[in-house]
Amino acid sequence: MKETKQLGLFALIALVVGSMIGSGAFNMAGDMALGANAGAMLIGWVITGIGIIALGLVFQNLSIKKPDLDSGIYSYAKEGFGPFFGFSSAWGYWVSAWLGNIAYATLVMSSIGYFIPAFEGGQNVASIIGASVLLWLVHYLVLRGVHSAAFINTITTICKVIPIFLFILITIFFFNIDKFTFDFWGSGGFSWSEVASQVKSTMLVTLWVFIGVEGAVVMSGRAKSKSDVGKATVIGLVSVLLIYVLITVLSMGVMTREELAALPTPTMAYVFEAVVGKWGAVLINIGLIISIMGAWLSWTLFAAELPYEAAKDKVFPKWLAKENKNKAPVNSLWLTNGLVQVFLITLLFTDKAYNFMFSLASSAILIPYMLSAFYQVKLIPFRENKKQFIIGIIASIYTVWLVYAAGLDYLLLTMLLYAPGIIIYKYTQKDYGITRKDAKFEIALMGIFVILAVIAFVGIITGKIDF
Ligand SMILES: NC(=[NH2+])NCCC[C@H](N)C(=O)O
Repeated sequence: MKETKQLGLFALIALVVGSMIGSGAFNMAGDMALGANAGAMLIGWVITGIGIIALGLVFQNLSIKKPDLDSGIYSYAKEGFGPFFGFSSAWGYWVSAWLGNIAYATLVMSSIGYFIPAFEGGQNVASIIGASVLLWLVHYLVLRGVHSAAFINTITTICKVIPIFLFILITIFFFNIDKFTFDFWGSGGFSWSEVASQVKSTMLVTLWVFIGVEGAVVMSGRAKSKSDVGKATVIGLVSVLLIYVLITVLSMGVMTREELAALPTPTMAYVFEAVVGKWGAVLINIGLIISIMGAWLSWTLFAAELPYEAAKDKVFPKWLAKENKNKAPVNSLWLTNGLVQVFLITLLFTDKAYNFMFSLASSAILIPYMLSAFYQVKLIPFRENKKQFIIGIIASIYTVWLVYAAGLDYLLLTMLLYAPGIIIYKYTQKDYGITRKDAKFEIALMGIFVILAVIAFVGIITGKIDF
């Protein structure tokens, strides 16, 4: 899927912006309002802004420094920390990619539910059937060899950006500062512990909306001029950040936190409806449906591509390297979408399915992100390049903080997703006749994965972890 066309600065920025905005932007205000008042939300954005820009620069720097490691970000973990980390990073990225698609499924059905009441809420039997139809439609397209063509990206980028811009431009005039500052730190006033826990609650939301940054900056390598690469990354990330901050701040100036948190999904549609009337919700829902279908297609491609590339790289079992006559990674695609289909059923049992699924997708991607940041620190000593070293450190701190902020439940659930990977890891080694013995620390790490997964399992059964 490598394209060679050279791009100018504006096209690059559009590419960076387009590859991050998917579903998150449309429901973010409600998702943040679930746990945070305006003050904590702003602090959350400052932390995210610094962390994500650092992380984006890490990905960019690594893609320039290590152009041969182009099979996905797991290759940084593999190169830097050995095969088990490499495998786990690939596994986690893949799991995150398809879990995210389940989040897409429920949100898109909820949006369609605005027009067709049978799907209302996106979490009933009708929605699961509807989502399954969409799933296998995307599957079919990819099997036929469709891949994210430039023109699909252009159309979806335009269709998602226009409603968002209109929302911002119009809602500004209805922004009520008193509403925004009402209970700014929470109903009990300011307290460190309260604000800290509110800030933490926003971290998986703000991470989710930036997922895709790893691919976006790599694509900016297609710049016409070298100096545009860095510029496009920073301008693209700052523009997306600005758009996100505006969406959430403006929403909190139109409705109180309680009102926002209680809105159906997608929040933005209902906020805009409150501002301009019915057409607002219609516009936003249509924008969302197009945006998500585009993102769903792209992430299906990523999710299927990764095991396929990893198999060619001897990181995943051979079976996954199979292509069909259209050069689509068939086995990998069937496996991935098969799992999505199975997990779609959980939408019936979870309370806030969209929120739960994207939070899980965000925490699953933390390991590949974290290992990439660590790799940069390992690769570039302070005396060699102060700037890149410091960027690596900031990105590392951000990802470690995210694990902490996500909280114990998500750590445990994530381990429940990672632990089964160990079996595949072992199987892969046999598959290729790799005789290397795992190092002591790798075995210890596997032990920790398994123990935490067991705790998670018990937690779910006994209802201590609920979702
Ligand atoms: N299917 C996925 N894993 N998607 C991850 C990308 C999420 C993207 N930033 C969004 O807001 O929608």
